[in-house]
Amino acid sequence: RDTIRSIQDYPGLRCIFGAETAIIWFRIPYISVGIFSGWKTKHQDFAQYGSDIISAQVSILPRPHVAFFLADAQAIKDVTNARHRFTKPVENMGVLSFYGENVVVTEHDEWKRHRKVTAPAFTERNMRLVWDVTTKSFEELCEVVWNGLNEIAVDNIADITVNMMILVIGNAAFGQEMSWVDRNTLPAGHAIKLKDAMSVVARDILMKAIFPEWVLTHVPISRVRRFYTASNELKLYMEEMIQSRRSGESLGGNDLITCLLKANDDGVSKGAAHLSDSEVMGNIFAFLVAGAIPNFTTAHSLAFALILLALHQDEQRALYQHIKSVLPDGRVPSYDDMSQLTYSLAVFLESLRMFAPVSMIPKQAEEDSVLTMQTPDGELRTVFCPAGSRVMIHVAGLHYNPRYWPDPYAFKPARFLDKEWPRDALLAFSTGPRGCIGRRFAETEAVAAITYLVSRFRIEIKDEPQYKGESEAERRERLLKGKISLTFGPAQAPLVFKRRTGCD
Ligand code: HEM
Repeated sequence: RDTIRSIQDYPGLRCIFGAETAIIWFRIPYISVGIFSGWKTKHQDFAQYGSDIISAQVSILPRPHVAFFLADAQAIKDVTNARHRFTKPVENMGVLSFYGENVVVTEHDEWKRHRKVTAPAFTERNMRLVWDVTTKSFEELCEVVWNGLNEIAVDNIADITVNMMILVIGNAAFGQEMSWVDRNTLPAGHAIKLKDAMSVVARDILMKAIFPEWVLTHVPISRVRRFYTASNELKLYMEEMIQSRRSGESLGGNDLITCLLKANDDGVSKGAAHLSDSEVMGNIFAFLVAGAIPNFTTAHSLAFALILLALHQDEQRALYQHIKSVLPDGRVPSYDDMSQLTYSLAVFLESLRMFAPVSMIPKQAEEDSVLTMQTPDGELRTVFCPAGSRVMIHVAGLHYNPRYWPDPYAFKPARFLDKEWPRDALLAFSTGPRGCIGRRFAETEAVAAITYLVSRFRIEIKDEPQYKGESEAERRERLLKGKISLTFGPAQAPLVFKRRTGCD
C-alpha cells in the first residue's frame, strides 16, 4: 500500500514478484511481472493502460518497490542521457566480473575510466578487420564446408550464425586465426582449444552466477566440469595473449586486444585514465564472454534476419537487386562498400526492431524525478518517479509502439531507408553515454554476412513433411518462435540455401 501511495496509484501492473526476480521469468497476472514478458506482450500493456509509461508495483521480490516501464522515446532519451540521476543497477552483475572489473559492471567514475580506455579500441581498422574476417569465414563455409554444393539444407540457422560469431570474435577481438575447418593443434600446456573454451564459457556463463565455487570445483557432472575447465583455460589463453602483445610479438594487429592495450599504454604514458592488468583482463572478457552475450545477440539477430528474408521473398528480391546495383560484377563485398549497402543494414535494423535480443534495460532512479511523455492525443504529461524506483526501458514496447512504427508487426526494412526514420525509437543497442560500445562491430558483421549470403544464395524455408498443410500464419509463428537462453534467439528454424545461377 505504501509503494502504491508513493506513486499516487499511477496505473499499471500489480504483482508479487518483480521484473528482475529470477524465480518466475514470465508474466503471470498478479503474481509475476516477468523479466522476459516484454518479448510476448510488446506494446500491449501500454495500449491497455492508454499510456506509454506504466507502473509496476511489486510487493515481495527482489524487494517491495515501484518500477516504471517506458515505451515513450522522449522519456527514454531523458533517462538515458541523465547518467547520474538514472544509474545502471550493477549490483547483480558480479558474474561478469570474475576475470576483473570492466566497463559492463561498473558505474560512476569507475565506469567513466573503463569506458574512456575501452571505447577507442573499436577503431576503424578494427571494423575493417571484422568485415574481412566475416566475409572470409562465409566464403570458407560456402565453398569448403558446403563443398560448393548448389543446395544446402540447414536444420537450425542459429547453429550456423552462433558458430560464425565465435569465429569472428576469435579473429577480430582475440587476433587468433580461427576457421570452420579447424587446422590448429592443441597448444602446449592447454587441455582444450581456444575456440572450444570460448563456446563453452559463452554458453554456460550463468553457471558462474548460479553455483558456488565449490560446486564448480568438485561436482562430478560432466557439463559443470567442462565449464570449469573451459573458464580456467580461457583465462590462461587471455593471459598468454596479453603477454605476447606486451612482449611485442604481435603489436601490429588490429584486433580488439591489441587496440585496447595500445589505448591503455597511451593513457599510462600521458598520465591519463588507464586500467590495471586485471581490469584489462576484465574488459577483454567483457568484449568476449560478456561478449558472449553481445556475440550471441549478434548471432541471434542475424539468424532472425535470415528467417525473415526467407519468409518474405519479395523483400529478399528487393535486397538482392540492391546488392547487385552496388556490386554489379558479383565480387566479394569489401568494407569500403558498406556505406552503400543501405538495404542490408535496413534488413538488420528491422530484424533488431522486431526481435531485439535485450528486451528490457534497467535503470535506477537515484533521486526524486519527473518523467515527461506524450499522451495518445499528443499532449505532454508528467509522471512522478520517486527515488529508488526501477525504471525499465521497455525495448519491445517501444519497438512495437505504433506512434513511431506504423504497422509494427510487419517486416518492412524500407522504414530504415527513409533519412528521417525515428532514431530515438530504436533502442536495441540502448543509447546515451551507456549505449552499446560494440554497435558498429555488430552492424559491420551483420551487413557483411547478409550481403555475402544473399548475393550468392536464395534463402528459403525448408519444406518438412510434418508441417505440410500448415497455414502461412502458422508457419510464420513456428519459425519466428523465440527461445530464451542467455539472450533471446530463434528456437528452431530450418532453412535452405539455393545457389544463385546469375539470372535470378
Ligand atoms: C546485435 C548485437 C548487440 C546488441 C543488440 C547489443 C545490445 C547492447 C545493449 C542494449 C547494451 C546496454 C546494456 C545496459 O545498459 O544494460 C549494450 C552494452 C554493451 N555492449 Fe552491446 N550489443 C550488441 C553487440 C555488442 C558487441 C559485438 C560488443 C563487443 C564486441 C558489445 C559490447 C558491449 C559493451 C562492452 C557494453 C557495455 C557498455 C557500457 O556500459 O558502457 N555489444 N549492448
